[in-house]
Amino acid sequence: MSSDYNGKRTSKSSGVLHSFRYALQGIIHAFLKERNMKIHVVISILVMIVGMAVKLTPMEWLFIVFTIGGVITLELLNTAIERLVDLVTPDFHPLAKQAKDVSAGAVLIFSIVAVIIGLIIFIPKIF
Ligand SMILES: Nc1ncnc2c1ncn2[C@@H]1O[C@H](COP(=O)(O)OP(=O)(O)OP(=O)(O)O)[C@@H](O)[C@H]1O
Repeated sequence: MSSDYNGKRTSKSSGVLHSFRYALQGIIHAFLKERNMKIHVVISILVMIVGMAVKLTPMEWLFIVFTIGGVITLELLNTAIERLVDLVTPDFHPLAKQAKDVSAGAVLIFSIVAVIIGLIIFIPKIF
């Protein structure tokens, strides 16, 4: 697309650069404002440090990287849904509750999967 609202985009390349910058702003926002995102990032860094210490195989790294990426991606989507819900209604609404709870549920499910994958990979390495 070569134009955006108010004609702010002028070319395809600047559009791509802007998209990248906006995406980065979104990631930074989520990291700064969302406690859970900070927890995910800290745990991810610790897992990678331990992974290097116990010398994971390339296949094990594949699972770890995919899992970390999945958790952080879902947390970003959860944050986006929370913001959208707050934008749509600042009042209590059963549908707002469902949207936020289902979204948080998605993060919880993948986090449980991440813990199980971590245990399968790290327990034999450590013991
Ligand atoms: N507008 C609303 N209407 C009804 N229930 C809501 C509404 N906003 C939030 N809730 C309920 O309160 C819970 C907490 O909402 P909140 O917006 O504080 O997100 P959160 O779960 O604290 O997210 P996080 O801690 O990851 O930022 C939601 O999961 C939902 O059950």
